[in-house]
Amino acid sequence: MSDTIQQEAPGTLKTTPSHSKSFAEKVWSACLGLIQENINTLAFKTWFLPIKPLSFSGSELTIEVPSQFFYEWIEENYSVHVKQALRQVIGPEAKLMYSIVMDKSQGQPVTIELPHQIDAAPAERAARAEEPGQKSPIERERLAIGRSRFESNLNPKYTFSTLIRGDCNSLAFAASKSIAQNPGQNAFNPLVIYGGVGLGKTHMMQAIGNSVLEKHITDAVLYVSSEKFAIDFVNAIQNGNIQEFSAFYRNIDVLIIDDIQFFAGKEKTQEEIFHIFNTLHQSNKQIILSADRPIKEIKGIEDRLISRFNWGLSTDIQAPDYETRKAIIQSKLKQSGVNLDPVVIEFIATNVTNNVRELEGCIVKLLAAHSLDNQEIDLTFTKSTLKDIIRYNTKQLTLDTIEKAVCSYFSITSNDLKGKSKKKEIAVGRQIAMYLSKDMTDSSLKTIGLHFGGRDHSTVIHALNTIEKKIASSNEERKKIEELRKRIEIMSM
Ligand SMILES: Nc1ncnc2c1ncn2[C@@H]1O[C@H](COP(=O)(O)OP(=O)(O)OP(=O)(O)O)[C@@H](O)[C@H]1O
Repeated sequence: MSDTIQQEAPGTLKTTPSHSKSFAEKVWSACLGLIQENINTLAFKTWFLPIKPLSFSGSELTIEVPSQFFYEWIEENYSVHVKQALRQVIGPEAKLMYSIVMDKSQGQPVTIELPHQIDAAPAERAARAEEPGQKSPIERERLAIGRSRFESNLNPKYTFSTLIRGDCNSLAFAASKSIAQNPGQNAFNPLVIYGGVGLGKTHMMQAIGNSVLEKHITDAVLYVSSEKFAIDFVNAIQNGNIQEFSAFYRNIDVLIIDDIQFFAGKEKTQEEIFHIFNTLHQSNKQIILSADRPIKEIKGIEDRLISRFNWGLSTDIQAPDYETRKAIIQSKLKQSGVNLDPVVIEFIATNVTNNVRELEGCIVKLLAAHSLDNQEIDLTFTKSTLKDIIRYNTKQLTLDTIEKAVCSYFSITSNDLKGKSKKKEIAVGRQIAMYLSKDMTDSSLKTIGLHFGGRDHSTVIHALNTIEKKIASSNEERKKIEELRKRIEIMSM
C-alpha cells in the first residue's frame, strides 16, 4: 500500500491505513500548505516550520512541538487555522495530538501528549457546533470547565502561582491574597491597583478571580475591561435593555474592572458605575479596580466616584527590581519547559527594566529564533536576536560601574564603600571593588585609591593581596567574585 494522500474533495481525504512517519509528513505538509496561505510569513516560519510530524493513524495526526510554550502559543493564536487545515486535509473527524518535548537540555527529552482543542467529547463538540468557530481555545477551555468560568472572562493562566511576588507588588499581592480568601468581607473593598503598563495589574486582579472560582466561594465573578463595560452600556441603552444590563452587574459577587482611567469624561457610564458600586458595596460584594495612575490623578472622574474608590485600599505596582525580574524570567521559562544559561537571564533582567510584558516578549522572541536556527542560546545569539528590543550602549567600563555593582551586591551605599567603616561586609566590599577595578580596568593604583575614598596606593595593594589569597583558598570567594565580575560585564555592555 502506498503512503499517499488522496484528496477527492475538501474534507474527504481517503487514507490507506498507515502509521508511518512519512505518511504523517505528507499529511502535515498538506496542512502546512493551507496554513501558510492564511498567516504571515514570519509567523509561519517561527511557529510552524519547527514542528515535526510524528505519526498518523486513523484520522489522528501527532505532531511534535519544541516546548509547552509552543503548544500554548499555537493553540491560542493559530488554533482556527490549524483546525481548518486539518479538516480540509483529513476530513471532519480529524484529530490532532501534540507531543511536547519537555526540557531538552536535561539529556533525554521527556514528551507529554496533549490534545488539540478540537478533540473534545462528542456532546461538547455538538455544543460547540452551535457557536461555530467563535471561541478562542482559552474560552473553549472555560466552556469545558463550566459555564460560570466562561462568563467570568478570566484567563485561567493568571493565577497566584504564576505571579512572582517582589518588593514592587508586595502590598497589592498580600491584599489580593486576603481578598481571595474572603471576598467582600475585608478591609480592602474596593481594592484599587494602579501602576504603569505591563506591570501585572490584570494578572493580579484575575488571580483573585481565579482563586475565588477555584475555591468555589462563588461562581458570580466577572472580569471586564472598562472599554467593554462602556460599549455594552451604550449598546444596552440603544437596544432598550438597560434594566437587564444593570441587573446583571448588580448580581455579581466579585466585580473586576480593568483600566478605569477609560471612564474619564464619560458621565453617563460613571453614573451607572456609581449605582452598581453602591449596590454591590452595600451588600458586601467585592469590587476590584485597576488604573494606570492613582485615581485622584485621573482627570474627568466625578468626585463622588473618586471618594468611593478610595474607601478600601489603593495600592500601586511598581517596576520589578533586578532579582524579581530574574525570578519572573525563570518562572516564564519553567512554564515553557525551557532552561537558559544564567548569563542570558541576567542579560535580559539587566536590560529590560520597566515592563514585564517586554520581558516576556524577549523570551518569546528568543525561543522562536532558537527554534528556527537551532543555535545555542548564548549571550551573542541573545544580543543579536534581541537587538531591536534591547538597545544598550557599549559603555566604557568605569570605576563607577564597579562601585554600583559592588554596592548593589553587598546591599551597601556608595558612602559606605568610600567611607571609613571597618564593618566586615563594607570592608570586604571595598577590597573586592578595588581588586576588580585593578583587574577589569586600566586604572592606576593611585586612581583606584582616590576613587574609593581617597586611600593611598599601599591600601589598594593590601586589598589586592587579600582578595587574591581569598580566591586561592576558597571556592566560595572565587564564585562570589566571578558572579560580581559577570554582573559588571553585563552592566557595562
Ligand atoms: N510579577 C509578575 N510575575 C509573573 N508575571 C508577571 C508579573 N507581572 C506581570 N507579569 C506578566 O506580564 C504580562 C503583563 O501583565 P498585565 O497584563 O497583568 O499588566 P498590566 O499592568 O495589566 O498592563 P496594562 O496596563 O498594559 O494592561 C502578563 O503576561 C503577566 O503574566
